Amino acid sequence: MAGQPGGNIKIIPQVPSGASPPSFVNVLKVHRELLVSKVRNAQCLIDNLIKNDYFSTEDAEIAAQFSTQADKVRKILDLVQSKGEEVSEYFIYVLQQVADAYYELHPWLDEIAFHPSNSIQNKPVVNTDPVSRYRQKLKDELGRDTKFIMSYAQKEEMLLEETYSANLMELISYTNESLGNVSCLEDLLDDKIGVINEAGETVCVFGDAGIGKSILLQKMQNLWSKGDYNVGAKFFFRFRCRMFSLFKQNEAIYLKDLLFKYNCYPDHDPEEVFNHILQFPHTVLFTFDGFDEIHSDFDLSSVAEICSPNEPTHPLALLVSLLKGKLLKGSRKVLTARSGTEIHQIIIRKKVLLRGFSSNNLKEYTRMFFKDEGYRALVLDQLEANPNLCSLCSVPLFCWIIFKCYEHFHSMFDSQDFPNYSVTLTDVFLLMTEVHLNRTLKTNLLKKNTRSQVETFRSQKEILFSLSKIAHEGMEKSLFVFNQEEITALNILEQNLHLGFLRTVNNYGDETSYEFLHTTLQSFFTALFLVTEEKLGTKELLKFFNECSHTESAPKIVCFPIRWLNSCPTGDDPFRNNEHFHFTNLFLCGLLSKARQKLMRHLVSPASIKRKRKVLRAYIFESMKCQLKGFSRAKLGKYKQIHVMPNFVWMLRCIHETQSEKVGKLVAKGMRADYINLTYCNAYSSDCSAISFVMHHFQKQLALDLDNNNINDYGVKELLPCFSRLAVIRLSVNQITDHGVRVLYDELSKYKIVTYLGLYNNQITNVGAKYVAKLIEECPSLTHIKIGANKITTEGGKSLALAIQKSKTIYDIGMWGNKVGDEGAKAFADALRNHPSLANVSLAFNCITPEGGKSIAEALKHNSSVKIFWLTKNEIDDEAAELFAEMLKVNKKLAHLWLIQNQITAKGARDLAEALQKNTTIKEVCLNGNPISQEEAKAFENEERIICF
Ligand SMILES: Nc1ncnc2c1ncn2[C@@H]1O[C@H](COP(=O)(O)OP(=O)(O)OP(=O)(O)O)[C@@H](O)[C@H]1O
Repeated sequence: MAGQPGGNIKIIPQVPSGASPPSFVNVLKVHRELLVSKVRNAQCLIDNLIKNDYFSTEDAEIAAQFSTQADKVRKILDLVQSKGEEVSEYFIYVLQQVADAYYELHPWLDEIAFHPSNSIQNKPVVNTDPVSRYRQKLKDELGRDTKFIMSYAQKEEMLLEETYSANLMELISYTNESLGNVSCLEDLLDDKIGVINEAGETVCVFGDAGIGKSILLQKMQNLWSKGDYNVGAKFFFRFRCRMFSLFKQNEAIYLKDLLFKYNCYPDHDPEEVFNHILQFPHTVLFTFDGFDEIHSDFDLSSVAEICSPNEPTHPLALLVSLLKGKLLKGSRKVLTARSGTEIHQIIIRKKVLLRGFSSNNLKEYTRMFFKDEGYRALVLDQLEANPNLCSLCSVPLFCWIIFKCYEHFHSMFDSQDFPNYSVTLTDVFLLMTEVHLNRTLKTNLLKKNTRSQVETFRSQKEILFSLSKIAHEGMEKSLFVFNQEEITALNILEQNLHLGFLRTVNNYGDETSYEFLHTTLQSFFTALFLVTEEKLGTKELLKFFNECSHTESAPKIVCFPIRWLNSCPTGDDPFRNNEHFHFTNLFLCGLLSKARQKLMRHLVSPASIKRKRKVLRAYIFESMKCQLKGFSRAKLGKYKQIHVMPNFVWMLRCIHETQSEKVGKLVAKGMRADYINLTYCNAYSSDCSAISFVMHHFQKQLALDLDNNNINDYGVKELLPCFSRLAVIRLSVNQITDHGVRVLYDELSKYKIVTYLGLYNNQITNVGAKYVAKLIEECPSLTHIKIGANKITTEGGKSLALAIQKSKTIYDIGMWGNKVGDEGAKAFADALRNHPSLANVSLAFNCITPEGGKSIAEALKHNSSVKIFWLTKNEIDDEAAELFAEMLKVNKKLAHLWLIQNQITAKGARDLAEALQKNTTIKEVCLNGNPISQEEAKAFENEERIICF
């Protein structure tokens, strides 16, 4: 049995030092039968014995004359033993050195603890075993061929080792229920995990286009070539399934030729190698990539089920026989196919679903792709900022395309040659389309593809047209799955269904249905249809804008001059998700942008593009005007506020996609407001680029309210073009960290016009608090700061308090929900004393005990600026309340004192109530939520300004 060669052998006792050396003649004698059964190649032994003059030609002839391998070995053993110790030692040495040929004897050599003497070690050993030489050749070839990933349609190469990242793999049942995850590549072939059919021999890996099926096989091959794929495979044959379709109907080949001619040819004794493979099929591993790519008229049922390796037959029949285990039974097979490909259940041993990159895999891939740490962090930020791109990144192919775009973008940006250049979503999708189109080209393996994007699109425009037609048809009916009937009605060619843009869906009865790989891809192709359909009218071009304007929760705007655009489609569902329409519009703007004209001209006439661009621009202006009229407006101090709705963000995204400064400028002007309220608009960081694209056109000071969105530090950076105008910047309830605050400090301190900074409920620590403190010191205009509900403790609190102490202008500081504690409270107390401007202070919910409370009360005695003080949700007790009472007797400014949810009892309340008799300015002292009963509260009923309930 392989793996147990030393089964019943007696262990040779180790020779104690000083004792006589072991007898190798004896070793050979004792283990004679084991050696006879395990030595599979006698010739290599004979070759080496002759080479070292241990055997004469005559000896060799005597040994070689026996017909069976076992008898040859017996004779060699007889001869070797008869020649004494040195020859016997050398014999064992050859078994050890030609490890590949005698691999079944490794455990035995370990057991006898064989250590050759120095003199034997100096003797030469050559490997003349054809099987092990073939194995080495297979390894060398696989190693060489799998070193690089050929990407971007053969345009460039990347080292596999520096690119491959793990991919999510899930074991599934016949009916696609999860059976757990695959944690490493060895698990794929581990019989202990996920076997759903013991009789089946093939591990089937399914996944969508670009999910990484081929790369997964490449990784397995590469690991094996380096001896790092430990599944007991001695031979590894890899095939691309598409090659099997290339043979003519009447062609027939031998299994031996399939293995050798179409994979790797043995340099020595092919017969012996092939016989070895036939004899030990379980040592053979096959990978067959892309079962879905087999397109053939070949009728498999017409072929007799062949089981003999010595009969020539059609290669497809060979493939099927191998997969079924009719040929080389017991060999291991891994087959990949696009999701939805039908594979006969009887051949399946395991089903594995490739799911693409998890967020951790994506991080790993990012690490591989972007070696520079700063650069990498930036990309991860950008992805986080843009959920649409991030969701695409779970498909490794898309991820690679998006990263290529970033790379391109950064190289542009760094060079400063194109300061206005940015990558739009349309750019990414165009690149994605180009890659898919190129992947279908028949390219010479050694020739790199040098086609330009224009060339690729032009030469395959018919494919693009048919895909865009089906996408558009579906979009019009909000249909995302297409059945065979619809496909036939649109004359879509069979081959165009398999380019990777569409995938099969099987849950619609027996017939195969199709859907786009990602709904955004359908939106993209719909937009491509709108652009490339020569005679498309205005109504059709703008149809999906109209669809979107109906579901906005804002009051319906019925002011666009084109009547049909305002008509409500029948059955309008206010809860319908219309993202796919929004994306269609976005791509329409992108494809009709100036930058894309050069490419589009090859798909549609310039006159048609010109007309559509004009229509689109006119629509954007009109729609913008229309939307802006519908938004609520208010006067807010000196500002004219406009409160926009989430749809407006989509409009901004579309405008950004046009990359037209002219459009941006006109929209900015059309807003007729200088306080733009975008709260609760579900804006992501990537939208900050779109916001900036319009807002930087404002000439005067601007207030921007982005509270309650999904903006992180990257989004803050994207606002860079607007900072010179921003007087009010509200970013509360977002995901900003100290890095974002650093950007705010750097920018706002340059212009010194900021008056209001809202950062409530973000992720800011003491580090960020220090930047805000610096900002207070350097910008006298900054009067309002909201930085509550962050992660600021004593240290940050102290920095802020010190800056406030120095400021002569600060008016409002909100710190609710930090943890400055008593030390922080004391620092604030120092700042309060004789402060000239501070009017509103919140230190609510800040872990302040009576000690900190007392310092504040004491300081307020010497303050004549503060009007409202919040100390809600702290631990203020009666002792501190007594000091607040003392303070109230002398303070003449404070109007509202909030002591809600503290530890003040009736006693403290009484002290406060008494003090109010000497205070006419205070309007309320709020004590709700303190341990005061209704009964006790009656005692202060006459003092209305004490509020207990
Ligand atoms: N595990 C991975 N690590 C890094 N990059 C990957 C990985 N998997 C795939 N890629 C990237 O995605 C591209 C496409 O992968 P691959 O060709 O393996 O997809 P596929 O599933 O075989 O697609 P198709 O069904 O269209 O043949 C690769 O060229 C590579 O750039």
